[in-house]
Amino acid sequence: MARILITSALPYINGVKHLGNLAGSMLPADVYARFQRLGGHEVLYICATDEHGTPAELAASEAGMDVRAYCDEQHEIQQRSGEGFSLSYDYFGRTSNPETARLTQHFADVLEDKGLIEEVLEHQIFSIDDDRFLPDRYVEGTCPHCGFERARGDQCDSCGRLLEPTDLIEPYSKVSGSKNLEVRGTKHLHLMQTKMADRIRTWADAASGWPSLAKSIAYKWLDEGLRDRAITRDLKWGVPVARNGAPREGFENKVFYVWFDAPIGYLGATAEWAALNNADWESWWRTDKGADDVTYVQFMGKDNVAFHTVSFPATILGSEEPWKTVDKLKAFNWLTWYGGKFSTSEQRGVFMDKALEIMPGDYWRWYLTANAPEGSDSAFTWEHFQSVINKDLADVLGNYVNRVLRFNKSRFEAVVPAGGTWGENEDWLAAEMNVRLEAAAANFEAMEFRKAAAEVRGLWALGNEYLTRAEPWTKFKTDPEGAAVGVRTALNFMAIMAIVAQPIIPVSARTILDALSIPDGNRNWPKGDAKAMLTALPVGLSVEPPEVLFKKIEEDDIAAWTERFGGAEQG
Ligand SMILES: Nc1ncnc2c1ncn2[C@@H]1O[C@H](COP(=O)(O)OP(=O)(O)OP(=O)(O)O)[C@@H](O)[C@H]1O
Ligand SMILES: [Zn+2]
Repeated sequence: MARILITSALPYINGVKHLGNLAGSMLPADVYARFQRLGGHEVLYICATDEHGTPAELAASEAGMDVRAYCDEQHEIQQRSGEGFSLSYDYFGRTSNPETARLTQHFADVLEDKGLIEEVLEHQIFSIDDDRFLPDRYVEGTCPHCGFERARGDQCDSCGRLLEPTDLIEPYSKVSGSKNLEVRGTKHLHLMQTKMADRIRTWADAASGWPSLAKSIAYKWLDEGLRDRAITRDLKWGVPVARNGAPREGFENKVFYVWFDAPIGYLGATAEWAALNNADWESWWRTDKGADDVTYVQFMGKDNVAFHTVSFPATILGSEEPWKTVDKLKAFNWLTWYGGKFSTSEQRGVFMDKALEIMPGDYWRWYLTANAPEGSDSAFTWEHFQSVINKDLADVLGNYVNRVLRFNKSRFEAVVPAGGTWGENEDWLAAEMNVRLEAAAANFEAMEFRKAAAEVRGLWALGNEYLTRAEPWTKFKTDPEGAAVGVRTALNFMAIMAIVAQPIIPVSARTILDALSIPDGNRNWPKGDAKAMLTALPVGLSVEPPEVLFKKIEEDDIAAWTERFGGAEQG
């Protein structure tokens, strides 16, 4: 039994997540966690909302709420939609919780002790009327490049150029609108990443569990040269800046910058989980405290790769403490909305809460796994969604389950029938099943999710092929014994079809396994002798057809959803 620590990129707190966020981080991590649990491994799947930073403060003020109250509410919403999609986090924490604050302050102390953090005098915009320094997004003004009048201090939304707040013409405070601003000197803490470049490169060279996409992003950053970077900001919302347990002098109105504390949230959330479960979190994270046998797997979209292969490692490796670093990393390309961008700020695309209003979580899970933006970007369209769901779930899997269970009910009194003998059709099924089970397991293990889904679908299709060969329907009148062995084998194989579907569509798989009265202890990944697996159900066991498993998506649905969410015209 292996110990596997899994984290998915932390969803940011400023609103409900869209299907792209789900497909590129939380869902694949969940599918992988579920697969590994089925293999009998000890899995810890940790996630948390990433709550600090200016976008959270600004979203709160737009909502007219106190930032903590806003984050409380948004965390709840994300927690609930995670449940709606059956995301099986062992713990869904928050970076605003005390454990993350404590660990952030710890890392800052240790890094400073190692000479990797320095105080640097920066020149920043101070708002006299607001009596505070304004971090970049709190200053707006006219873009010096294109003349756009509401350019932000970090970037112009009109021409896309990156800006410094001092570049803006006629700057004003986003807090009060005041133009009574001046440039003042103020001290910030900088993480001296330049001093870490060689160590990170050596560490990246040695990494074997990263795909080429992740390696190339890490090397691009390293080749372009790391820069020393501020890890503090002039905000109230965030982890207070401390030194050796006391507030740091001159930093009373500053907090740590979100990019520094967010990944520490993985550790903080694990510590929260442990406190609630009477467990030892360091046995998952510290190689000197039992974590040397842990395999740590991270999931994220491609824009987060550099943070996980360079920035966060700078913190971890810089501490020279025996923390676990990532072993396997899975990065995704973009799920697009009709070829364009899903966007939280522009509310473009389908968001997790709304998605659940129109279709159950399993439908989305299947679609987004079978079409994961893995080797390249992948475009969501309503038409594609309809065709995938109707074919794979309704026609291939749903139809098999309904046909076999209904026939069994009408002809064999809804119990696993006796009679007949194992023959060449069953030999054929057993041999094919072995090959496909192995391929499916290998692809789940390799985190090749499209291929894993294709193999699961292949197993479902195999069931239908077996029915075509065994023909229990036609045999029933002339050869009832032959029909009995066909139905009995088809019922046994149905259990296999559902067991392997559990990582991707856990709710539907459970419905099928419950209908077959498979005990919880027998739902692990199928291993061993194929004939034994295909004859496992006791004769006489009662098996009832479930209610309709999958509902087909109709043209009317597509029309209604396009009307409600938009579609092709927004691409
Ligand atoms: N369209 C997408 N396809 C795949 N993954 C995505 C997509 N958009 C974001 N992600 C990933 O989702 C995870 C969580 O993202 P986060 O909550 O930070 O939102 P984000 O990246 O700011 O997205 P947006 O800007 O669209 O709100 C990250 O790992 C990110 O890379
Ligand atoms: Zn501009």
